[in-house]
Amino acid sequence: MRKQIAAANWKMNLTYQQGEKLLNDILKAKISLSDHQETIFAVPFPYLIMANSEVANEKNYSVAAQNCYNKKSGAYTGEVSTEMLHSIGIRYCVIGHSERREYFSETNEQLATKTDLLLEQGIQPIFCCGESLSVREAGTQNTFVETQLRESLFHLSGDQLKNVIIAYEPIWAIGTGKTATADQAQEMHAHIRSVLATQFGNDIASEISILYGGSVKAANAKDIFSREDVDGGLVGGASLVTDEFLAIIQALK
Ligand SMILES: O=C(CO)COP(=O)(O)O
Repeated sequence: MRKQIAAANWKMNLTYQQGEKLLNDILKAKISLSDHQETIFAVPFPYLIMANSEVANEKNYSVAAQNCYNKKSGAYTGEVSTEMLHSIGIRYCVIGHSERREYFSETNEQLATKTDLLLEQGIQPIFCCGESLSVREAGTQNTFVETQLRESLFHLSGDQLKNVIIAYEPIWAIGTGKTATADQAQEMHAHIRSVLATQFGNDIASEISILYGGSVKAANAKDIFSREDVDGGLVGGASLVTDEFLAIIQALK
């Protein structure tokens, strides 16, 4: 069975002390995860080492970076390489979040490079995709998301793709309180899986975890996660609130 994942994306929120407390409070609840379940905390760069040591003894609790740079090393002041992340024991990295695509002009091509550099270091990319409201209103969301996948991931081998996690995050549902319905999420997730199947084959496509992101909260997580092709969530706002995120972890299949 493919992994079911509750991933917290703290974004640029919380001080170090607040982050440490939130992690402690969540881990204190001792929600045990089965072999096919995982909880991942995507925390700001300066908190990675602390967060990684907090989860070190917790089975299936892990830490992710929220970004990495698309060059191996060199004179890129302020950037963080995949090798640096590997050297501090990080196993996951979010890439291509719509906020980075929008505010930092990240392209599908750059994300293809980031994917390669992460996989080279044995770090699993959590690859974000998703359409804007205008694309959804035009009814072209399926081809839009397909292009994102094609341009960033289709150069991989099937064995490489198996190490990629996909997060579908419709931009119109992020931080807006406007969640995609469980039907809308399932419909797009099934589409993503069928796009992956045409390129990589059914066996590989069925092993890929596809997370839903966009106003996931305690109240809607169970319904969304229950759908066949939805393998958990990438959670922003609600991941900053202990009880909300605990309920989201417990909503995993
Ligand atoms: O962008 C998101 C997670 O990466 C979703 O954010 P919200 O859960 O705050 O809508």
